[in-house]
Amino acid sequence: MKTLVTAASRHGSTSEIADFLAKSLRESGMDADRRHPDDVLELTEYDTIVLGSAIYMGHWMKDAEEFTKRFSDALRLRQVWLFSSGPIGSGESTTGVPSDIATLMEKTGAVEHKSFAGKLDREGLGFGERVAVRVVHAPEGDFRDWASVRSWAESILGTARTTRHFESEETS
Ligand SMILES: Cc1cc2nc3c(=O)[nH]c(=O)nc-3n(C[C@H](O)[C@H](O)[C@H](O)COP(=O)(O)O)c2cc1C
Repeated sequence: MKTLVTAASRHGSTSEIADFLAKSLRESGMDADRRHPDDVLELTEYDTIVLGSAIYMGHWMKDAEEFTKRFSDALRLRQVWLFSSGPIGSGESTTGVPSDIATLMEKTGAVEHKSFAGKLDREGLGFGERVAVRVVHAPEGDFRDWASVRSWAESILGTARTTRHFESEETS
């Protein structure tokens, strides 16, 4: 069985976190696919799902939200890990936790939600986004912590291995 790593991203930094997660899982021996949420047609071949999104104005992006709706039944039968990318600097405006996290956890039956620091590059922002970040004085920079992403991949791996071990013992 395989692991799917999928994430919604507007400016690319969350995609890079998902790429890094998939790479870390593969380097540790896990069979991991990396896809955009819209490109996933079914979950049959996966027993573990890692689903993430950038946070904008307190919410996950539509592609990731829709993924949880489209696959709500299938997700609850699998091991699911959620992550958000958002916090930039230490300001209160970017908490890194979507406001409806309780619903997302409930809908997906996720084991855990992890929040990763994000990246803000004013050059790449649209007009409305620039205004929004100016209003909340959000700092510019790349705050992503790759050691923390790798360590989360290791904890996913540890849990998946333990569960698969017990499952194979039960069925043997
Ligand atoms: C207009 C705007 C609104 C944002 N709102 C939030 C927010 O509500 N909470 C949060 O944690 N981060 C927020 N962020 C930070 C982004 O989530 C962060 O920059 C993230 O790394 C962007 O990911 P992406 O490059 O994949 O789109 C916001 C950023 C912008 C530009």
